[in-house]
Amino acid sequence: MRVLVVTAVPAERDAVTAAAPERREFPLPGGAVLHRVVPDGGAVVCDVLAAGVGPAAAAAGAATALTAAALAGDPYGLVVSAGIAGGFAPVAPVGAVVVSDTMVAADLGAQSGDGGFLSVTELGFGSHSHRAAEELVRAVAGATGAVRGEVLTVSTATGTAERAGELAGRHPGAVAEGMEGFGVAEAAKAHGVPVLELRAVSNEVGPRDKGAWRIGEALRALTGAFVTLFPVLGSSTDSLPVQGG
Ligand SMILES: O=C(O)c1cccc(C(=O)CC[C@H]2O[C@@H](n3cnc4c(=O)[nH]cnc43)[C@H](O)[C@@H]2O)c1
Repeated sequence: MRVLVVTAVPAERDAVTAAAPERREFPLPGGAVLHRVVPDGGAVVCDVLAAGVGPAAAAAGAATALTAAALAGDPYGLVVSAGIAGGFAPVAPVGAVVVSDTMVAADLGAQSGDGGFLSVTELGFGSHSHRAAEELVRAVAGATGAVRGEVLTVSTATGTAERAGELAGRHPGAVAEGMEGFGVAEAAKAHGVPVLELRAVSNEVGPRDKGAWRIGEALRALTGAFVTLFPVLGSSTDSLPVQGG
C-alpha cells in the first residue's frame, strides 16, 4: 500500500520517517520534497511531506502530492495527517497519542452575533467535519493505544482557558486540537482517498505556555505510533474504506 503522510514541520516529518530504517527524497512539482520510507517487509511505501502549518498549507501540499501520484499512475491508498497536538485534559495528556474519528474544522464559520458560532455546515456551505473509516480508526487505536475521538482543526491555536472551555463545550467529543487535519481530509476527499489523523500530545489545550510544551516527548511518541502503525497498514490487503462521511 502507498501511504502519504502530511506533517506541518520538518521535525514532525523526521519523527515519522524515524519509524523506518532509511529514507530517500523525491521532489514534487513546486519544489516540495517527499521523504520516502519503506518499513520492514516492504508492504508499505510511505511518503512523508512537511507541507507547512495550518489547514491551507496542509490541503495544498496534500493535493499536490495526491495529484502527482495519480498522474504518475501510482495513486496513494491512504492519506494521514500527523504531528504533534494540544490535548484536551484529562482525556489526552502530554505524551498520549490520539487518533481522530472525526476531523473537525472548529473555527471555520461565522460568529452568530449573540456570542455564538455557526459552522460552515450550519451556514449551508458544505461540511465542517470529515469522519474517518470506523474500522481503520478501531484498528489503529487498538494497535497504537491511541485515544480516539474528535480532533479539532483550528487556524488559531488556543491560548486561553476561556477558549479551551468554549471549544470543549461546542465539541464534547474532542480529544485534541491541531492545525492541519481538516485541510488534509479535504484534499483526501477530493481524491476519493481514505484519511486518518494521528497525533501525539505535546501540550494541554489552554493558556499559552510554550515553555511547558513537551515537543521532544511528543515527537518520540509519534515515532512509536508509526512503528506500530506500519504493520497494521501492511496487513491490509484490500483497499481501505474511504471516509465515513
Ligand atoms: O519548536 C520545535 O522544535 C517544534 C518541533 C515540532 C513541532 C513544532 C510545532 O510548533 C508544530 C506546530 C504544529 O503543532 C500542532 N499543535 C501542537 N500543539 C497545538 C495546540 O495546542 N493547538 C493547535 N495546534 C497544535 C499544530 O498542528 C501545529 O501545526 C515545533
